[in-house]
Amino acid sequence: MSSKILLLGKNGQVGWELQRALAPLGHVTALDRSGADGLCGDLADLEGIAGAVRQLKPNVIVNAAAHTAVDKAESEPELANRLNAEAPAVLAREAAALGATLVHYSTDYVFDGTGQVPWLEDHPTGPLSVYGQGKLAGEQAIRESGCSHLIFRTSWVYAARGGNFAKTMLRLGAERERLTVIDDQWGAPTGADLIADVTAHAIRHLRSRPSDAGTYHLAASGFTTWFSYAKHVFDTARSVAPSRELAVKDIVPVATEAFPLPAPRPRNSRLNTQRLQSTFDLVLPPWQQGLERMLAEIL
Ligand SMILES: NC(=O)C1=CN([C@@H]2O[C@H](COP(=O)(O)OP(=O)(O)OC[C@H]3O[C@@H](n4cnc5c(N)ncnc54)[C@H](OP(=O)(O)O)[C@@H]3O)[C@@H](O)[C@H]2O)C=CC1
Ligand SMILES: Cc1cn([C@H]2C[C@H](O)[C@@H](COP(=O)(O)OP(=O)(O)O[C@H]3O[C@@H](C)C(=O)[C@@H](O)[C@H]3O)O2)c(=O)[nH]c1=O
Repeated sequence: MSSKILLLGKNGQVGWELQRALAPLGHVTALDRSGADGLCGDLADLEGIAGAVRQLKPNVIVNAAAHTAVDKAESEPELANRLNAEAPAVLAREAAALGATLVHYSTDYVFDGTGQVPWLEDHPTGPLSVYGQGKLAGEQAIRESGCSHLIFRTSWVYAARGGNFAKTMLRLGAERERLTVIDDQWGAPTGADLIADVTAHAIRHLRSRPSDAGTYHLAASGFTTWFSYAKHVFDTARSVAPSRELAVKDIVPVATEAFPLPAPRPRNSRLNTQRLQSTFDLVLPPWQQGLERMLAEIL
């Protein structure tokens, strides 16, 4: 049974990889914010996005679009909430009306970062930022709508295409001799390609096991800090591209307080992924594996 899939946010890190991973599942209509063929793809246009779903009548909606600029969201909360909370609520309402499944992505930033234990799906949330609050509200609206859904909470996403921390480090490392990087926030860098592959696998799985719909943590295995992650980026860059000019000599580990930013980030962003692995019979690879492949591709 093939699916009729509507993919929103097709040019983001995850959206780009989803175009590849979803292709074998059926007919995919992939939109960016400018839309196509008379279909609105702009999540800020709530009526337009509802109209696109009604017109296309997909049986799977995959929403990879979001407001992901964590610091900027603090100064434009209305737009951030429209994209991260209100638009997913509209998609969920339309999915429920159609009997379609909604696939959506959320974040480690829904947690408050206390403790050291990896978060389970039903642990209490406590977002610290506008971005985290909006993402949590989006999740809640989807769960309350009664539509069949897969919500994947992931973390620290990177990809060859798009902006991410690993690429920021490479850019800054080419310009500066000294970088300071936070060493007391813990999480798992996760490849957009892994997220897309798991998404396709789970959509296929739901065809025979619809009762496995729900909320899941999806992150590569193992944990690191932003500082150790940055070091790994530079070590790998030096090994896969020894001729590449890197100015950076000194990477200095610092505490969160030494790197003030508009949006607070959780210290403990570890996600427990056991539910995902056992439900969908998956093994999630170590975070270093996909990162090294991505760096080898772009360097
Ligand atoms: N990046 C990360 O580290 C993490 C991401 N997530 C979640 O994963 C999902 C995918 O994230 P990721 O791929 O990294 O994000 P990106 O920032 O790479 O992509 C987000 C996409 O959303 C699009 N977008 C922004 N505004 C609108 C709009 N008004 N209408 C339609 N599309 C819009 C962007 O389009 P344009 O390019 O035109 O701006 C972009 O293509 C999101 O739900 C995010 O919250 C969860 C944890 C970590
Ligand atoms: C650039 C830079 C950042 N940092 C810190 C700040 C912050 O705590 C951490 C990451 O900073 P960034 O701004 O790159 O990443 P950030 O936007 O916080 O990344 C988040 O994006 C959203 C969308 C998510 O959902 C999260 O899972 C997470 O990936 O690194 C340094 O310590 N030194 C630096 O030079």
